[in-house]
Amino acid sequence: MARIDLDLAHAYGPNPKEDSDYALLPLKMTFADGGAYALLGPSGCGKTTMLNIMSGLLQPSHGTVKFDGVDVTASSPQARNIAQVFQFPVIYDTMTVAENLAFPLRNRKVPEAQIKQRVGVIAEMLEMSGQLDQRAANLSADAKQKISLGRGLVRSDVSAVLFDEPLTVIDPHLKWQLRRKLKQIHHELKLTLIYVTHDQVEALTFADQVVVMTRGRAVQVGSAEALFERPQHTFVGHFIGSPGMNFLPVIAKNGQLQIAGQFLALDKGLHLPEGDLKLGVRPEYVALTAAGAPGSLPVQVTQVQDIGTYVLVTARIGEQVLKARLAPDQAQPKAGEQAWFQVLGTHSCFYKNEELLA
Ligand SMILES: Nc1ncnc2c1ncn2[C@@H]1O[C@H](COP(=O)(O)OP(=O)(O)OP(=O)(O)O)[C@@H](O)[C@H]1O
Repeated sequence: MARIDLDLAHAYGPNPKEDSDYALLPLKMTFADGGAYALLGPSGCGKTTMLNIMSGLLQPSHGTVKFDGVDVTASSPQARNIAQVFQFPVIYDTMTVAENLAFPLRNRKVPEAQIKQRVGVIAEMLEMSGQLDQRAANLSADAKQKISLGRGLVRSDVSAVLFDEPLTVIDPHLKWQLRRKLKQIHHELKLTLIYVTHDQVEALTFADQVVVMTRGRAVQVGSAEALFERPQHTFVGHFIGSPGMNFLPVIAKNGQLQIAGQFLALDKGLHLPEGDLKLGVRPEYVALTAAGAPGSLPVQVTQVQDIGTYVLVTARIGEQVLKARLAPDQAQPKAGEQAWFQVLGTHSCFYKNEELLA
């Protein structure tokens, strides 16, 4: 296993000048030895580029990749000793499940007794022990992808295992099981795992640390809790959560906030720069209050949706839309009514130029 340090940028074309010329803007990042990471972001944000740079399939146009302090920027994937699992199964149809799982070990001339033991452990973890003697050709797409996962995990001496959206072809129910399985496997095998996905649930259930990316930038690296409670960038607030964080343009002045023509007193301990800011508050933390309650705004309710485990209330204040997630058993406002939403409290976040201030 290895600690991976990136200090690099990448442009696919020559002579990059603008930010938009880079698939990865200059970044410094460390992946700790034995950590479980996810690279999360929308299509085209640079996740696969970063993964391929780590594996050695791609050389960065600028900077270095280090494994345990050793510069491996010019080394091949084989020399880096990386295992990779792709979106679609990479297995040999004519081999049995056991032969497929053993393949990366036989390639490295691991003794047969050790191979048998390791294949047994991995098959057990993936609940494939009963299928070890079956030909891969006869198996379902799900089972084939499980073999691919197993082949990625079977060697204990790899620097890291890199996964590029490995559950895309898997049926939703099995997907859920495999995500949990991978987390358990991480705890048992203590491998450095890096997992690319555009699905926040997948990232947050699998990884201890999630790298949130947008437009070639890693805007935050943090635990599920940190990404939820203190998004460092408005993109993280939007992208994580269901629905994402509410953002209201505000003007801070003389210890007060002006929001859509209303004034709210700021906590005395909170020192914000004066001028235009954004207030961020998660729908989970927007509370329904009595008229005029401190930190609350009058809103016009436009929609009330029963989602089952919660009620989603959508409201307007001036031009701005605010969403609140309320418990199903509490009193609910009705569409068309006025209500008061508390937006200031311990969970409020303030942003300037999209970056978290306080
Ligand atoms: N081989 C390539 N040549 C030129 N540009 C590329 C190449 N591969 C990717 N890009 C561009 O680099 C940017 C980042 O792409 P990348 O595939 O890393 O993103 P991603 O987040 O993995 O997206 P997806 O989830 O769609 O795979 C995109 O703008 C993409 O068009």
